[in-house]
Amino acid sequence: MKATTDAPEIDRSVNAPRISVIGTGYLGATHAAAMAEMGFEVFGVDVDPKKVEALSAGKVPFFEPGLPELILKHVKSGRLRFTTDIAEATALSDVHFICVGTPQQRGSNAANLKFVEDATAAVAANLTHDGLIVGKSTVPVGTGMRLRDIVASVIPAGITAELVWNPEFLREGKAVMDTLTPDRIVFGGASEKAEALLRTVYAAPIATGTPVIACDLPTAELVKVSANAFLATKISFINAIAEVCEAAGADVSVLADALGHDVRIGRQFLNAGLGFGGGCLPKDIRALMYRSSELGAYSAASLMQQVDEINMGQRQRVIDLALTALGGSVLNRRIGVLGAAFKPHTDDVRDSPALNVAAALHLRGAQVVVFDPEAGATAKAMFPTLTYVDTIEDAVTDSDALLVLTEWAEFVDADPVAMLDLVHTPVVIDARNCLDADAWRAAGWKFRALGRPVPVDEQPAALTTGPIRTLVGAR
Ligand SMILES: NC(=O)c1ccc[n+]([C@@H]2O[C@H](COP(=O)([O-])OP(=O)(O)OC[C@H]3O[C@@H](n4cnc5c(N)ncnc54)[C@H](O)[C@@H]3O)[C@@H](O)[C@H]2O)c1
Ligand SMILES: O=c1ccn([C@@H]2O[C@H](COP(=O)(O)OP(=O)(O)O[C@H]3O[C@H](CO)[C@@H](O)[C@H](O)[C@H]3O)[C@@H](O)[C@H]2O)c(=O)[nH]1
Repeated sequence: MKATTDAPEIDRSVNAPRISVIGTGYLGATHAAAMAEMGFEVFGVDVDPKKVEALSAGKVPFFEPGLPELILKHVKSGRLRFTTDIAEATALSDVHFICVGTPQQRGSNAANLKFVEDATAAVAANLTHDGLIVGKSTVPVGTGMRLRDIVASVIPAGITAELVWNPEFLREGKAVMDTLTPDRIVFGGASEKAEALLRTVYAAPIATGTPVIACDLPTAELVKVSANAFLATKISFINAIAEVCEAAGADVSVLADALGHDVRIGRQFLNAGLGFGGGCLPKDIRALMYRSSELGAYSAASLMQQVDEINMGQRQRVIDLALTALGGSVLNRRIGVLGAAFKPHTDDVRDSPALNVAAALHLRGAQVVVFDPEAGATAKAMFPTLTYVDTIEDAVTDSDALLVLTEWAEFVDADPVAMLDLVHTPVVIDARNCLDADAWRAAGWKFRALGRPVPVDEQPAALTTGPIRTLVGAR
């Protein structure tokens, strides 16, 4: 069944290129809305009829600040339509953005390119007039060249289409702002004509001074992957240093602030803790690992392997902190978990370190009670056996240990004095180095974090929290 909006017919007399956006997930829905905001008529296309139905009604099926307002605004204006009918969208558009997923393949570090190949082939096969196909998905270097062959093999006779790459750098939680005002715009493999068209599409951010980097196809693909690899490396670097800090009694938060004053280093992405997750960094560094090895570029592959290992090790280190805090076992202990999303301002739990730790503790026999302001439903769908509650207080109440796993503002701002009355044992593990350690300690909490010193009067032995209660439901 095909789902479309009831918006008025698009005026085909206008000169501006009309745009289709194939794949309306986190990237595509935001890109489609932003293109409409920049003044274009846009078709969002997805194979998921429920997503299309929701978006057509101006509803965003995931949490992204500012996006519902923008989608609704342009669905109402008639500038933005959603459909499952790629033929309709392709026929009515001139520039076709490929925004489908490139997840990690099962059983391999390689990216699964099936969706990108299918979407590109579908656009090319349905072209009724010349067009520009613009890849935005994150792909391993060399993908664009292969897609050009696919386009050539399915495009109708007499029609031409150029395929270029224009990677996207938006962050979830800030996706709207990042799309409307990007740091830079990269065009890969564009002819003069295609570049001129892309400059028309991005005229608004270019007019405000956003730098444009026009380069070849492989460089554009690699810019994106390298950006994520660098961010991941920065996080794993500070987490490795956090381990040294712990061993030496130093404080990684103070150290990161001091490093950050050096403009060559910068303070961003130096927050030590539970490490990176989400739908991008983990799978992108693995895809780079795989692709570099394929190309015989082993240094990048081994660097990414190390970055990944350090990152995944952080999850175990938080689990170990919880085990130590509870005297070596979490069996039948109640653990309050604050945070399930992979970072604040999103409901995305794809490869979420928070959910991973919560689930691991549950599997070790703990009674894990999770609260996340936005990601409760997505977390429940992915890991239904945990207990999910609706308030911080419900997660904290009666807990033997409290774990802060995602640094939502309401956790950072929570009052440690008020919380103290609710817990069974006042032990808090700040896995994101986001709490005021002094305030929590002053309120009477045992405070633990990665890469932070433990006060002399709080040596590990003093952390044991009394007899382990072994009866389920004993409280
Ligand atoms: N999420 C981000 O913050 C972000 C930022 C920059 C780049 N990226 C990259 O963008 C791509 C998409 O990521 P996402 O997070 O939006 O994924 P997503 O899973 O949220 O969305 C992908 C969408 O594509 C749809 N789809 C799959 N095959 C299709 C087809 N043949 N035709 C039409 N629709 C199809 C799916 O139904 C889904 O709605 C990935 O390559 C990702 O690495 C993501
Ligand atoms: O100092 C820091 C900063 C971030 N993180 C973690 O790193 C992960 C990723 O964070 P972030 O990069 O903000 O999230 P994404 O929305 O996944 O964005 C990344 O991935 C996108 C998809 O490729 C890119 O477009 C963005 O530029 C890139 O930042 C999260 O789990 C964070 O908790 C840390 O552990 N320490």
